[in-house]
Amino acid sequence: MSALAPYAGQLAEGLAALGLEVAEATRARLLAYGELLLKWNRVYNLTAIRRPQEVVTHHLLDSLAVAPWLDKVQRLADIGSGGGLPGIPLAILRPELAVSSVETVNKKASFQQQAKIELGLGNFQPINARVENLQPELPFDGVISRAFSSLGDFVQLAGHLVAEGGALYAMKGLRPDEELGALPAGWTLQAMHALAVPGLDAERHLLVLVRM
Ligand SMILES: C[S@@+](CC[C@H](N)C(=O)[O-])C[C@H]1O[C@@H](n2cnc3c(N)ncnc32)[C@H](O)[C@@H]1O
Repeated sequence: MSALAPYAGQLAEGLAALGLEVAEATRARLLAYGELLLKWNRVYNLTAIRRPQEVVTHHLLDSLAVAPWLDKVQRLADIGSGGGLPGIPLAILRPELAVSSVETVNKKASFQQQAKIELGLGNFQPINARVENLQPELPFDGVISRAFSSLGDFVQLAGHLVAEGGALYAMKGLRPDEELGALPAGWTLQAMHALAVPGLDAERHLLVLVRM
């Protein structure tokens, strides 16, 4: 039996608690991605999380808790995505969402490419680059990151990727009040959403930053 199979029920309940209707085949793909993370973690050093149950709570559900706030986004870039978080779970959840995933460490980007192939993710594109050097042909209406940098650095390094009318989405733990006080000129906080991640006893916030 696979390592994550015992937690399939917890994933289904967690997704329902997030208000997400997710077909069984999609849940199976999410678990398959979690299995790949666990399997390749030792080789690629993708994440500090090694317990299967925490892959469900801290990675899958944590990544998908932001989905309701991204429902209007069509082209999403995930910056400093490591093993593909939150980009791969979001790409699995929403096949119509085009996700580009920017990661500077070659072996992590290679893992993401392998996951794309194994999971058949046609809407997911890993890019092995430093985000500040990336000049995409088309900008993104959503640019997201989790555990990447301070808000100020996120704006400085990735702000150029955001299309007119688009936004930066920063996934944070505690309210980053100090970082908000040091936002670079020209950017402002549009919204801050407190998130409750099922099975995760910790504060989570999604901050939406836009150009002034
Ligand atoms: C703490 S990890 C977070 C990974 C993932 N977002 C997660 O939540 O599990 C931060 C990642 O950002 C990547 N990174 C750091 N600076 C970067 C840059 N300038 N451009 C692209 N990726 C970068 C690192 O290689 C690392 O994989």
